[in-house]
Amino acid sequence: MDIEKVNSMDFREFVDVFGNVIERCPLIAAAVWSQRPFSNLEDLEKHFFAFIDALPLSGQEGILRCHPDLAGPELQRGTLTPESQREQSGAGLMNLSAAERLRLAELNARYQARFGFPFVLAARLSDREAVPRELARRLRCLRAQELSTAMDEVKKIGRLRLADLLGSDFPKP
Ligand SMILES: NC(=O)N[C@H]1NC(=O)NC1=O
Repeated sequence: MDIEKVNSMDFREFVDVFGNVIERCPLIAAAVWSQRPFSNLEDLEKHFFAFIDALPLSGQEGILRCHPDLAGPELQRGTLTPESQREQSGAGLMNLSAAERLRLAELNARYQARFGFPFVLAARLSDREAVPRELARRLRCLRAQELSTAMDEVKKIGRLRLADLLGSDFPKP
């Protein structure tokens, strides 16, 4: 998909196509549409990220809270968004042993209790061994630092999703 195609989309089409670049936050695509035309695909990405960066902390925390747990019950039930289902399955999180699933559930719960938002990590850049390791490490971080790390992960997920949508016209991270 090239930038002319993106710039030609009406509001509905744009939100249909880009509404889940940021998990379960179609409002962001809706806001980005108002800022077209985009000069190129990197410019499109910049608008997504600039919107996120300009949000108050409550808005950034809201984005994190829209993310489903990694290896949570929704993955097993198959009720995640298609993007999330693919990312989590690709990281091997569907194939955890009962003990691994329990450990991740405990770590996710401790993380949520400590920070007040779910643990977010770009699953496609990770795997079933690294996820619990990274979760345990980040559990020890300070809240402000952790919020910033988590928002960076949201952007990595968004960048990979944009690359999927835009195909070879957009470089993979
Ligand atoms: N909690 C969390 O990180 N979820 C996200 N990560 C990812 O790669 N896809 C998701 O849905």
